Amino acid sequence: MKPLLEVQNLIKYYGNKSSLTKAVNDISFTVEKGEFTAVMGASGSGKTTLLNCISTIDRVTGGHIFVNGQEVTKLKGHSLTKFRCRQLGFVFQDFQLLDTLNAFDNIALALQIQNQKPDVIRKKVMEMGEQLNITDVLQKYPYEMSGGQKQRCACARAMVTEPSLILADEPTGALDSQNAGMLLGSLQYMNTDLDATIFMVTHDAFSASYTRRVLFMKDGKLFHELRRGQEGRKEFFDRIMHVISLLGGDLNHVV
Ligand SMILES: Nc1ncnc2c1ncn2[C@@H]1O[C@H](COP(=O)(O)OP(=O)(O)OP(=O)(O)O)[C@@H](O)[C@H]1O
Repeated sequence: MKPLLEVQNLIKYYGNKSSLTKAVNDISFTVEKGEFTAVMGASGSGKTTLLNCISTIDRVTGGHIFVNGQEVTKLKGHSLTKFRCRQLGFVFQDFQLLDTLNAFDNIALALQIQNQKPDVIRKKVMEMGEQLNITDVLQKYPYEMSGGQKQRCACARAMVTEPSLILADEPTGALDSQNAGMLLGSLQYMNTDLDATIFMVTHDAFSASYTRRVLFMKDGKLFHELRRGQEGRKEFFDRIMHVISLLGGDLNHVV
């Protein structure tokens, strides 16, 4: 079976010959359907650049990215828009909910853009609201919701179109520890119960310990990988911390 995400010899440089930053420097890996993967690394190691290349926000300098067997680095115009709408879901650090829409309409928006019928939209939004425990706040506007409710609303929005791949960039960055725990629980639930494939950038070992696999980046390259296997979250957290300690001088930037 083909992997859901395949990154082959990915290169992304910024600048020009006189001032070149090798943000992503020849990275290859695959992600299978249903995996929950974190990318960790010190500040400036290239995590967000990698995510932005996969999400097609950034154009790559070299290499290939396949999602469901489709080469996404070559997409342009309508095909690119269609790929983003149909195949990707995003969870951002600052939620990026629209202030002028209530939670229901925020979640429904992507389905409306896909021209789905109103009764189908209603059913899907209600189901997603139930699954993420936000049924009570669906009529509320973002300014009326708590941070955790907003973040779960953002998760529902990312999931409602049933995308192939959910991309999350530091999703817990703006949350206190209780809400961060709730969000990570939601992501874990989306992965284990709804079979979502999630690819998350984080500098936080606690967040990474909720995933099943951690890729570690250093200076634009992948330098290590951990898989959780059968162990519990606490044991996985300890192993992640051990790898971070191997990063030595970078420790302070990573945790
Ligand atoms: N638009 C840009 N133009 C030039 N250089 C950039 C640009 N975006 C990122 N970089 C550089 O690329 C490198 C990787 O940056 P990136 O944002 O991917 O790192 P990161 O691991 O996500 O860091 P952080 O944890 O601080 O968000 C850094 O050296 C950064 O300065």
